[in-house]
Amino acid sequence: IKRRFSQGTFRNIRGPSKQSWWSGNLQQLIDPDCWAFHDRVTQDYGGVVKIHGLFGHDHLLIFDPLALYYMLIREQSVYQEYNIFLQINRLLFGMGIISTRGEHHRKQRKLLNPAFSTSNIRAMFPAFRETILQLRRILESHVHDSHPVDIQAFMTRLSLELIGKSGLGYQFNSFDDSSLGDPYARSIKNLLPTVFSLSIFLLLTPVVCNIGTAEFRRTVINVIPWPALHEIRDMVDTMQATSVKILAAKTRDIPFADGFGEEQIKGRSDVMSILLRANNSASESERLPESEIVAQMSSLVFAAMDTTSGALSRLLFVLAEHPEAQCKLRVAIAEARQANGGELNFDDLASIPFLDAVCRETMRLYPPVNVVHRTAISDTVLPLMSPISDVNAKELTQIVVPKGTNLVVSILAANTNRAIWGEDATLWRPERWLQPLPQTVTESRIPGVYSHLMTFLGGPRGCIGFPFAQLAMKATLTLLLETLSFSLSNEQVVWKLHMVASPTVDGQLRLPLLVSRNIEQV
Ligand code: HEM
Repeated sequence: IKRRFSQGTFRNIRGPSKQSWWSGNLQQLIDPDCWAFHDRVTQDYGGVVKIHGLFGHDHLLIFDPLALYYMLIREQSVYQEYNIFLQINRLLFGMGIISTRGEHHRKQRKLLNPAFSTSNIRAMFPAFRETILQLRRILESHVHDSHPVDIQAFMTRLSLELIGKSGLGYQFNSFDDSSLGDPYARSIKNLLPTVFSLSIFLLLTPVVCNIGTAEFRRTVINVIPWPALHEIRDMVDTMQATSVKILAAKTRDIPFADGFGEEQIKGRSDVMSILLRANNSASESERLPESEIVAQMSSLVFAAMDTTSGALSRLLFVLAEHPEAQCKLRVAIAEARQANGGELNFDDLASIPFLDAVCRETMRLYPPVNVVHRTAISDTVLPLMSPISDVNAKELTQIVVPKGTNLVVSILAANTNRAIWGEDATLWRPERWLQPLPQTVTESRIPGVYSHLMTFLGGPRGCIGFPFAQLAMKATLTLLLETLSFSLSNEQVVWKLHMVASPTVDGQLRLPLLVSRNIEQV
């Protein structure tokens, strides 16, 4: 009853009719094949859409640029992550950057930020290069068979190696194995599907977290005969033990109280070493305890792995779909290489306009993360850039948002909004980035960290790893396309949303592409 009254203010906002009496449209929103639903919803109603939620708790789906600016920047403190999302993250990863909010989050982010500065990302470039060249040699060994290569599997391993070496200063050696051999890597990879298999019981997390001590809860988990729960317990244990081991190896067991092994981390450019340096020199009140340092490791690998792998797989898939663009990109890279004396360094990657255009356009049209969720923690008002009409055809220029409203930021809709990007918004056209963007793009206050795009979100909770991901995309394309070509196989690839958009064949995670050596290389 309370919900009915408090949501009265946005009851008149238009949206699709509910699909289920209890889950409204939520299943459609998170369905692995949600693309048509998103397309319809975002075309039919304007920048704010009412989505029916659980038991009549309606949500607002937002992609109006001004509303997004208010949500993510101007009134960011009002729009917080779901409590349940933070609590689940705490149980899985500890008190890392994806588990905290407010002042606690600000403190962690401030210490992590220097690791993603341009100068530090530049210092990571040799490690990126070495890892990608290692992958290239493996792919080159596959060119003799006419069988397609599962690029998805290789991109997952590549992402893991990149975040392992340059994130943790740790080598997973995942190219050596036919599966993701490292138990830590396997745990991170299988974690989400196993967690989601708990389905509706996940909603009990906030209640369960308040029952007894951690030891008591663990004893209860041990005796409940539920295999998925036991698998999650074991994965969490593996992640925790490995993170502690990596940290100990990094600092050669120098006790925390004495500062984290200054000598061992000196001059290292991986994210964790830089975090440790920043933490050592932070004032007492700003310093993170050891448990929070450990928690950053799995948080970072988790945030980086599937997103980066999804982005790299998508780039190679799109280039396989557009052989002429692949050719043009290869020529642009070769010319840049020639102009720079044969080898491209970090700064040269920024000076290849078509490479930049391909990455931006692919991340615009195919953002690996489709939506993110927020809750309003106090009553507020969202102004709109483009007014919408409600069910009574009344024009609304702002929306009253009562405390407790759940909001869904539609990254995909913001990136493909025809009113902003033009009639060709849903076409892959990298050339749009080689000319001035339309005024509708440049003048709307889209709050993204990346080129007017919401792909990496924006504001204080935008993707901290964006420069890392951008280097991964550019370095992978320049090094792989130098000797290899990618083309489509006969198998039908379907992209499914499993939190992150991933390629599948017959329901299995796979991206079969034909890989051949470039003519001039043969
Ligand atoms: C193409 C690749 C990537 C995409 C599309 C992406 C996208 C995003 C998005 C949309 C968010 C906001 C999530 C939310 O608010 O619920 C986010 C947050 C985050 N990302 Fe990324 N990400 C990528 C790669 C990376 C990498 C490589 C790293 C680390 C090296 C990383 C680390 C993080 C972290 C730690 C956060 C949480 C930031 C915070 O809460 O302050 N991401 N990312």
